[in-house]
Amino acid sequence: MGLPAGANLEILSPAEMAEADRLAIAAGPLDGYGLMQRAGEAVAAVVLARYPAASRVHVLCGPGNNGGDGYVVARVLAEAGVSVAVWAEGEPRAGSDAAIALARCRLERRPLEAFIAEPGSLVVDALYGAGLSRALSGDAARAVEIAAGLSVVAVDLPSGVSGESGEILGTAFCAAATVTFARKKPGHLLLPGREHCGEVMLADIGIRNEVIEQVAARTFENEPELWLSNFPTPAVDTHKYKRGHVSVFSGGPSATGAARLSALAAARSGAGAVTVLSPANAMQVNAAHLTSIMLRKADTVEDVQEVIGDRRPSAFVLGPGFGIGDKARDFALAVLARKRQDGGVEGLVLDADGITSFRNTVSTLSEAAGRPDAPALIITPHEGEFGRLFPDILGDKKLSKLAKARAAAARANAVIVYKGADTVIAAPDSRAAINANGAPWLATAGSGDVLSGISAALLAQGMQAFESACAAVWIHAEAGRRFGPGLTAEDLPLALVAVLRELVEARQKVPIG
Ligand SMILES: NC(=O)C1=CN([C@@H]2O[C@H](COP(=O)(O)OP(=O)(O)OC[C@H]3O[C@@H](n4cnc5c(N)ncnc54)[C@H](OP(=O)(O)O)[C@@H]3O)[C@@H](O)[C@H]2O)[C@@H](O)CC1
Ligand SMILES: Nc1ncnc2c1ncn2[C@@H]1O[C@H](COP(=O)(O)OP(=O)(O)O)[C@@H](O)[C@H]1O
Ligand SMILES: [K+]
Repeated sequence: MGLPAGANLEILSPAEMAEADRLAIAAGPLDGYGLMQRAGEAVAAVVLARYPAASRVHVLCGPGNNGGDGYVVARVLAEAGVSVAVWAEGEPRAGSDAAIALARCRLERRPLEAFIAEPGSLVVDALYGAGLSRALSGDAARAVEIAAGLSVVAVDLPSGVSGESGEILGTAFCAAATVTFARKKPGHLLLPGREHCGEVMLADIGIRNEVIEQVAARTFENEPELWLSNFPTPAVDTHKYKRGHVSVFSGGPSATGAARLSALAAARSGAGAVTVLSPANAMQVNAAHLTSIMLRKADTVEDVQEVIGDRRPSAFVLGPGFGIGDKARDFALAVLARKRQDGGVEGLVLDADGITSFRNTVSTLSEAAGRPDAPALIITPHEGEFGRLFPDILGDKKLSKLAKARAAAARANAVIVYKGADTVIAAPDSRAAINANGAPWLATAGSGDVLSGISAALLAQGMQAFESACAAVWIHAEAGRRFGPGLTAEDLPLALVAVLRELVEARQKVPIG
């Protein structure tokens, strides 16, 4: 996928980062120590800029290259006149870049077991980074406790945070800032790691974009640059059906609100026409609450086929408030049985009860979605729903949230939006994105219904499924974050407006092609 220059949205696993490191060294001009020197200088520059008044800086150095970076930081800070103390755990391997960095750092080294720090001092954590291989214990764990009341700047990752998964191995430093190199790692964005990183800063250490491209990363940070060139804006001569028609299935008379929330979100997100498809016995209650949004009866699969034939909706939402059971399965499969090409159905967003209805029959769903020319399928589970469809994947302790979403997408032939405070969007072709712009205000009943409406609207306007899902997640999170305290799901459709306006303006500045 071609990202705009300077976007730097690729996320590299520790193994991919090591590969980039090797390729960069092979391509030159910097050797391993040259990269380390740049890394250490970048961290020292952050310390000097952010903490000019720190009375003393304690640099904690581990035995690997993370510690090597630390020895560079200590030397550069001391050369700048800062009072520096170096505390070391383990010895760098003879001949390693870290051993060179240690040899050039002429400061006294004290053992980590003796580490103490005065109030007001700053800690630079260079114990473990990408090479963290087990839980922190002993002196390192004690150092975490001592540093708890102090400002910490972490080198690459706070020690104890897994770069691969964001998990905490034993315990971990809580940094005010983390300086990482070339590209972010999953552990900077996935929880709980993200919480331990503080502000994440990316330093350019001389690994060129061409080298990163060679690594062919498949994971990205979910930012508008990832999908903006695909973001739909209406042509001057458009008409309402050309802008995409979304249909949202409603539940029974006592569960209609969720579908209407989803429908309103779809309308706000640019669908030219939106229809609520309602059971006959809920027509009245739906009619009493709908104005610009259309209403049509759909009790049977035949009704659904008729709607598709007559009104040609381009995307559907099935699940919010719908009820669990055969009817949900039958309707979803009827939609997925249509063709996508030649003005057919672009896609189905399966949410809430729609997901749970496939609890024991995921293979039926994935077969339907995997048929050539089937409409795209986006499934939007929170953790509980994810576990109903993919219990083995959820229970696999070796997998990160990122890996779980990816495995589920491959199995279901669907784009998976694995929701939460660190929503992961994954496609069956192994692309994935991690979202980090949300806020806890979004944890409110009906918030997910709005998300599915936005996704369907983007699908209906011809955006590809992965891009639609990524854009919907970002827009939803941005609207919720900006609204802040007091947010209810009813507020979200209107809160989308300012975010959408900015995106449309930004989209118009993106060169076409
Ligand atoms: N890639 C790049 O482009 C660049 C990378 N750079 C830097 O290199 C860092 C990666 O270096 P790295 O691979 O040497 O790993 P690192 O994090 O130092 O740890 C390995 C050592 O720690 C040990 N160890 C692990 N966990 C432990 C624990 N819990 N408790 C105790 N010991 C533990 C582990 O022991 P072992 O597992 O082998 O038994 C091994 O000895 C990266 O984060 C970045 O800062 C920069 O220089 C710029 C260019
Ligand atoms: N702490 C949080 N931070 C950011 N976003 C959150 C948080 N908690 C939930 N969300 C988001 O809010 C939405 C909740 O959706 P869902 O769980 O389906 O709720 P509901 O079924 O009530 O609509 C999801 O998009 C989720 O990612
Ligand atoms: K570290």
